[in-house]
Amino acid sequence: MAEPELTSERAFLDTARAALSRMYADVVDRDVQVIGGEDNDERFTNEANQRAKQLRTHALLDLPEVPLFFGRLDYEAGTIEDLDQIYIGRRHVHDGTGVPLVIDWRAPVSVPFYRATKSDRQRVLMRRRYGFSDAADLTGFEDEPLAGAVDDQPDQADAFLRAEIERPRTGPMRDIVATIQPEQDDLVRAPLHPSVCVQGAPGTGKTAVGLHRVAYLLYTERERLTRGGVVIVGPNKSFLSYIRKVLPALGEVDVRQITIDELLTRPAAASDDTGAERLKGDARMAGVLRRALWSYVGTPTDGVLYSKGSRRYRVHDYEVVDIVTDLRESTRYAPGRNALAQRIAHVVLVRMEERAESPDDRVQNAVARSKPVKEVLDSVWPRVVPEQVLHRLFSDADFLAAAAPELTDEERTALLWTKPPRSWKSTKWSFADTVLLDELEDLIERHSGSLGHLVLDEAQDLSAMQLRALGRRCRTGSATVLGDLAQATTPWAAGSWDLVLGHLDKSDGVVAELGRGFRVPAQIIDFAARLLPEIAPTLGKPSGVRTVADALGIVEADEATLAAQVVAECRAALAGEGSVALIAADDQVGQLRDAITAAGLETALLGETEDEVDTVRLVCVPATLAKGLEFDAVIVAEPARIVAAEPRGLHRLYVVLTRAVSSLQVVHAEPLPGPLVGATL
Ligand SMILES: Nc1ncnc2c1ncn2[C@@H]1O[C@H](COP(=O)(O)OP(=O)(O)OP(=O)(O)O)[C@@H](O)[C@H]1O
Repeated sequence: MAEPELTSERAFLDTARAALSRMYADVVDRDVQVIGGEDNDERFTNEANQRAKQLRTHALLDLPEVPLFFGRLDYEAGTIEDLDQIYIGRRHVHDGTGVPLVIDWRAPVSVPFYRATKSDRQRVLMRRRYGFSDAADLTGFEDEPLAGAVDDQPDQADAFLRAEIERPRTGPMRDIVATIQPEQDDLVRAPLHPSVCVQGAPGTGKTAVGLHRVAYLLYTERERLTRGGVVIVGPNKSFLSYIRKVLPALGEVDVRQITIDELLTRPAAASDDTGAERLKGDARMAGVLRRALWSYVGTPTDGVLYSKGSRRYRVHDYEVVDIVTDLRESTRYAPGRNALAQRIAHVVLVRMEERAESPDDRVQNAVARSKPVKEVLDSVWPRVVPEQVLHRLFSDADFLAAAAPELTDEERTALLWTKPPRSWKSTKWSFADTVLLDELEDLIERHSGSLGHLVLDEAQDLSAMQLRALGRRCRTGSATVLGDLAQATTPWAAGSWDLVLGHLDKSDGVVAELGRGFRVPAQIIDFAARLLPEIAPTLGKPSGVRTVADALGIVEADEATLAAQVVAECRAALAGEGSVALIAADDQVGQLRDAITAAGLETALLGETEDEVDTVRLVCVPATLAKGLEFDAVIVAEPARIVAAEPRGLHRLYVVLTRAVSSLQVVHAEPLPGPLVGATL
């Protein structure tokens, strides 16, 4: 690579940096227009302007460890006005006079960076990719000529991709914006509607695609999305902590990343056994709750007698019956109650008119709020809160039986509390209960507002009732659903993407599949895939894009030497570069952590504190927290124990075995689970 050219590229990087700081300073210095006045509208506008400025400043902050550009396209002359060459980066940088220095990767002119090939070069003459040090210093570049007789050149894109994947990991997940692959790019740039659902084997880039898709949609549909908001739902806090820096690195700082229980409004304070939890997540519960709620509406036996002065107006019992029959289940519960009051009042009004009176709307409202009408409402259509209904459902066997004819006797028994809490006010609800309460709340009063876009990661694990709760939070928005059916570890998992989309109320969603595994070396994928015929027989075997020498090792120990062997493997892994994880069954990981610490190695237990992954090279990971994470080197202890720990233990093992980027060592004293026996390394 020509030294003068590298020098001039570095100089250009400095110029772009200086321009970005100028853009930043301009926004900081610019006064936010303040509208006078103190009413709500004015206050809202002033706050919104202030917030917009804050977000813009935040987005323009030069992150020292994130290079400002990563590629360059040299176009045929005349392809783009005034520019034959564009630098592509994470955000747009201009020189202050309107001349772009760095073009946002999401802009249409950047697309050929990801899509142009030698046979379809899209007017691109040459693609340049830059290499950077960890401190974001430009260390080199590689050119990929697309024009002319270039067919015999080695595929530089693959070499670059491989180098990028194998760059040792320190801290949280990085963006992949420099090396998004064409099949991923299709999904990243798919339009906002319809919703997209991505099935993909471990390490095919689903999470990466979801995050880049959010950044892309915020670029193309910013106004629409910011109005409703964008939320990413992940499986747990450790996972969210792991992905938290990707979007800010792409300049997007206003996206909520939360777990589903944080999205629902009620906190959980109790737990269920697995049987009850599975049942409470079942789609049939939607019908049970609907019937339970509507059973509060009774059949009127009395009419209404409304008096005004000396006059009396009667609404007959059969008239009230007709109104209730008409309203029942044709509207939500609370508006139905209001409508009943109004319809009774309307009959009273008609009676008044029959007597040549001329009442107006105010009279109708007064009648609707009057005592006799209220008495009928309270007896026929009482006010209820979700907690009251659910408390009765789980403590009153007859009430449950009437509401749940589709459940078996055993299922109903599993739902009933053995010791019902005294009242709904003092009940401690489980997480699955809070999802049911959410459903009831929506049956009573429609959930208002809609997110602009919702991303569900590890969506294969969500129950039907959870999916319904999520779906009603983005009724008019769209969703990106990411997951792998083979990694479904919850007993209540829906089991098919069509069902998942149906429960979300996004049946028009398009299901796509990613098949190339980037994270995991081929030998490790092949090893883990031995589990697939048992855990997901309908899924094809994933392919690994890389092989890595000595990527997989199986170490036999005995009970007495297991911990020492694990320590030895951890020590060996630490001698290499990057992040290391020991993954073991939840009830064994603490004891192995103690052995590692006693041997003088620094480590942290994932889940114990928030930011362990950032600060310590060797992390001890309980098997149930491994989902979605990755490490350069992984040591898995005692697979049989991971399998035995839960009903879907083999699925869990599949997750655990597919976390390594470069090396996986399996240490065991108990026999390996059946499908893994006899694997050749
Ligand atoms: N195009 C790419 N360029 C560079 N790295 C990539 C690319 N695609 C994926 N990767 C890397 O592969 C790894 C796996 O990606 P990701 O976590 O998104 O996969 P996943 O499909 O969500 O996996 P899992 O099912 O295990 O959660 C990450 O390190 C990611 O950065």
